[in-house]
Formats: sequence, C-alpha cells, structure tokens
Amino acid sequence: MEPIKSSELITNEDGSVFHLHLHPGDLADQIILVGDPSRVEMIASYFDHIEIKKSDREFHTTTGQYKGRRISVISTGIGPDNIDIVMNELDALVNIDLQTKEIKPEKKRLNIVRIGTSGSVQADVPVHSFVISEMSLGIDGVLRFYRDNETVCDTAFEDAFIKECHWTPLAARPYAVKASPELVSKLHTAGVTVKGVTLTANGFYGPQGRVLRLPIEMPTVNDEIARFHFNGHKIVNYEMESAAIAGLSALMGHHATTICLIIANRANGNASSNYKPYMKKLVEYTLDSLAR
Ligand SMILES: O=P(O)(O)O[C@H]1O[C@H](CO)[C@@H](O)[C@H]1O
Ligand SMILES: O=c1cc[nH]c(=O)[nH]1
Repeated sequence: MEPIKSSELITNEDGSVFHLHLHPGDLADQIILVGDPSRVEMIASYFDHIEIKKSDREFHTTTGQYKGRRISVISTGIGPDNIDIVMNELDALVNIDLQTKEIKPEKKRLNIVRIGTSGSVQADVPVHSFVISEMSLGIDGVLRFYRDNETVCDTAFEDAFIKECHWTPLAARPYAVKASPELVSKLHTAGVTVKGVTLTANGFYGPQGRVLRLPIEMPTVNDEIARFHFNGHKIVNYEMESAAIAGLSALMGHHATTICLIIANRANGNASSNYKPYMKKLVEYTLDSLAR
C-alpha cells in the first residue's frame, strides 16, 4: 500500500500530528475528551502524577495517572468539525506510522469517553442530571463524508426520526450510532445516571431549536424530539460532539461513549446558574468508574 501523502497527514517539524501536537508515546489508551480547555486542567488536578502537558489552539492535552491508570485528557473545543480533526489525529497516532506514513498492520483500539455539558429535552431529566449516551444521533453530517458510514448506523431509527420529527430534507440526513456497550455499562449506575439517546448538533442556537432574533425552519421540532421513541430508545439531550465521536470510533474500531451534565432544561425553560461544582462531581464519578 502507498504511504499517505504529507498533504493528507500533516506533521509538525518535531514529527507530531498537526493540530494536537502529540507524539504516539504522549497518548494513553484511555482517553477523556472534553469541549472546554479549562476542563482539562480541572480533570488533571485529580491525577496522582502528570506526565505530559501540550497545547495548541483549543486542543489541550494532559496525560497522567489516576489511581494507577494512565489517562489522556484532551479538549476538542466546540463542535463536530473539531471532532473530525481530533478523531483522525488520535487514530493516526496509534494506527499510522508517523515517520513512514504507512498504516500499521495491527490496529490499536482506544477507549474514548467524552465528558460534556448538555441540554435536556425531557421535562423529567432536570438540570444537574448525569446522562450517558447509549446511542447518538448526529444532525451535523460529518460522518456522512466517510465511505460505509451506513454500516455503523441504525437506518430504521433514522427513518423513524425523520418521519416523526418532520425533519427538513434541506439538512443533512441524521445518523444514529450506538455507543460502546462496555463503556456504557462501566459508567452507568442506576439512580445516578440516566441512559438515552443524545442529539449532536452542529450549532448551539438554530440547530438546537433555540430562537433569539432569527426564526427557525422547524419551530416545533423540540416537542417532537421529546415525544419521539423507537425500539425502546428516547432522545434525552442535546450537545455538539457525541455522534461524531461515536460514528468515527465505530468506523475506526475504537470504543466510545459520552457522559454529560445537564446545564439547561429545554422543556422547562430553565438553566443552571452555576454548573461547575456539579461538573466536578461528574468528573469524580467518571474517573472512579473508569478506574474500577
Ligand atoms: O461542555 P462541552 O464539552 O464544551 O460541551 C457542550 O458545550 C458546548 C456548547 O456550549 C458544546 O461543545 C457542547 O457539546
Ligand atoms: O443546551 C445545551 C447546553 C450545553 N451544550 C449544548 O450543546 N446545548
């Protein structure tokens, strides 16, 4: 097989991957992704030992040990477009020889958990709940650029969603991808976490049905989303990265899920006035669940 061209897999002068500025040895097999770069510092403050800290733009990485387990925490910034960058560079770090630019014959599987903030669409999932994504529904279109994307998607779920939520054909076809069942069961505790479907949007306002000054194309969509159910699945929350992580992980052979703190309830119209202490609790819960 031909090596990958330098224009397709750009590396920096020091041989690190273009955006993350990481070398293969900098990365642990257990990865935590977060949107907000300041959350990397907060999570790393729980580590027993810090090995590596690197940052460029919104991509901040700290690798260290938590209760004897090596973990890399990486910020992605906001949105599924950044997930395209982060997932491709993480996969390149473990599955492509960065010097020869040849794909390695033996593939490594990473464990990826996103810890994020999120908005609930269900009246009975209040602010400060913890929600695990068993499945994610991407309305952003990123996964659709990759060949065989439909092999990791639940087409029947997508068809039912498009019909019952009167989804506009002008937007990309939503893609439904399952999370890693192993990671979901590792992170779930009855009475502590809620499991459900997470909607991943490519915007915070219009794409999540928020109206400020501009009217939106599908004004009743959030009520329809809240009522929608298929094969025992209900949509619980909105955020902006989970489906792209789940979809690219499924295509690349990695394990992934997302766990979110609800900071706004779209059904009730309320929002947290200070979510940071609850984010600390979610981080402690997630780190301990992963260390078990
Ligand atoms: O708190 P983070 O991880 O950034 O996640 C959520 O918050 C951002 C929007 O405010 C989006 O990235 C969304 O997914
Ligand atoms: O409503 C919300 C809250 C956090 N992040 C989102 O993307 N949406």
